[in-house]
This record gives sequence, structure tokens and C-alpha cells, in this order.
Amino acid sequence: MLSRQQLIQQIKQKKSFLCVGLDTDIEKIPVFLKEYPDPLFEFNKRIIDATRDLCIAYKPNAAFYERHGVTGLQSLIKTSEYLPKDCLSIIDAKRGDIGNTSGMYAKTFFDKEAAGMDFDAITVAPYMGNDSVIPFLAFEGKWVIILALTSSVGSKDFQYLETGNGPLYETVIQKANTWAGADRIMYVVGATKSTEFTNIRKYAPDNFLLVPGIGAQGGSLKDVCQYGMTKECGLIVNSSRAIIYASNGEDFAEAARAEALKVQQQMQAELEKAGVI
Ligand SMILES: O=C(O)c1cc(=O)[nH]c(=O)n1[C@@H]1O[C@H](COP(=O)(O)O)[C@@H](O)[C@H]1O
Repeated sequence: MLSRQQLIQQIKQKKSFLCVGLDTDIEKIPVFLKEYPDPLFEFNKRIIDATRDLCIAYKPNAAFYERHGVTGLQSLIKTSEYLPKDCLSIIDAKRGDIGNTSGMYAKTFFDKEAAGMDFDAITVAPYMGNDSVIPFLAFEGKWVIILALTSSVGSKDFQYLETGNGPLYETVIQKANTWAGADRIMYVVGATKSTEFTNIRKYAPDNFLLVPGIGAQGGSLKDVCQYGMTKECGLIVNSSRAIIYASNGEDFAEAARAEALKVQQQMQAELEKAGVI
């Protein structure tokens, strides 16, 4: 479990704010791994071993595991146990429902006794409001990462809708700020929305932002840092496909490391430029 201060310390030590996304797709992993009893876990284990000193977070995306049913859940549980303790473990599940149901989701991913998983953080969809988010916050020390402005093209359908008090994504942030502080809540903001970061910082000056969308989706790390970085960094930038599928041969883990190293080096330069390190 990583507190805000521990997270900042990790960023300074590793000179990185990279999150490696474990969107582990059975169709995309190297064919030779399919000989192993648990190919998804085998892939993750090797990616984690190759990148753990270069990143400060890992984010398995639940969909890629759940789509395999029981065996996928076993791979996810084993992965959650294998994740290094000095990295923030984020389950990208995008859950949220009426209170008692959200409570079950929270138990699933936060309570090791319940389903064998003990993630530090979960992505949550805020559409159903306060009572759908509070059950996640009820787990002391865990992080709730609320979808604010997503990287998707469809973000324009709802998130930009004018409420009379700014676009809806601003209202989401303002409202969620009343539920807990920057030591418990992060917001998802897509790297493809870098022009909005200045505006988002007006409402979330201290919150960490989970930023997916560099790499395969084409967002710019430089722009994200220019408009979104704070004195404590304030950013966790995710890349999944561009890192984990850098090669689909025997050398996949080394190729993932080489990609992660490139991103870490850019991140180090940005941290130095902003005076964070
Ligand atoms: O919550 C997320 O992580 C997320 C939010 C968002 O707005 N956009 C977005 O791409 N994501 C996730 O971030 C990852 C991006 O993967 P790559 O595009 O391969 O780097 C996927 O797991 C997405 O589900």
C-alpha cells in the first residue's frame, strides 16, 4: 500500500512516473508462452521483472483477465500477488454501482481475504454519484481513481456537456473533491486531452492524475508535463501496448524494458525541468 508521500518518494527515487499497463491479450503475447500452464501470468511476470526499476505503478486491466473466466481471474490474482510492493498497484476495473454493490466490488479488489486480491487503487466510474464511490473510500488507505476526462473519442458525448457551471468533467472533479482529499482520490485525464490540463489543475491542484493515452493512442508526454505537472509531480502516466508489445518474439521482455527506459528517460528530463528532482 503506497501513501501519497511514499508515492512521491518513489517518483523521486526512480526518476519516473511511469505506470506499465498490463493489458495482457492472449492474442498478442508471444506464441511460445502458450506452452506454459498460465501464459498470462508468465507474460506479466517477465514484463514486471524487466521493468520494475523503471516504473512506479502497474495497472492490470480487469477486462483482459475476466474475458477468460476462472483461469483469467487466477492469472489476475497471481499477478496482484507478484506486483512489487514499492510500486502502486492499480486495478483498472472502472466499477461503480449502488452502494451495496460497489461495496462488493471494493471487497473483490481490496480485501485479500475475499478474493485473493489486495490492490492499492481502483478506477471508478462516477456516473452514479456519491453512494457509488463512497464504499471504495471506506477501505482505509486505498486510492480511488475517478474517471474525469477520458482519452476516448466518446469523451465528448457526456464529459464536455455544459452544465451551466462548466463542462460536466469539471463538475465531477468539484463534487468528488468533497468526498475525500488528494491523499485518497486521483482523477483519470487522458493524455490526448493535454490542452485541458491547465483547466483541470484549477480544480485539482494537488491530486495525482492517472494519465493514459501516450504511446498507442498518440498523446504527448511533453504536453501532459507542460500543462499538468506540479511541484510534487502529480502525474502517473500509463503506457500499455507500446511497452508490453514492443516485440512478440523471445526478446519481448528486453524490448519492453528498452521502451520503458525510453519513456523513463523522457520523464526524468521533465522532472528535472520542473524542479521536482
Ligand atoms: O482508466 C484508464 O486507465 C483509461 C482511461 C482512459 O481515459 N483511457 C484509457 O485508455 N484508459 C486505459 O488505459 C490503457 C491504455 O492502453 P494503451 O493505449 O495501450 O497505452 C487501457 O487499459 C485503457 O483501458
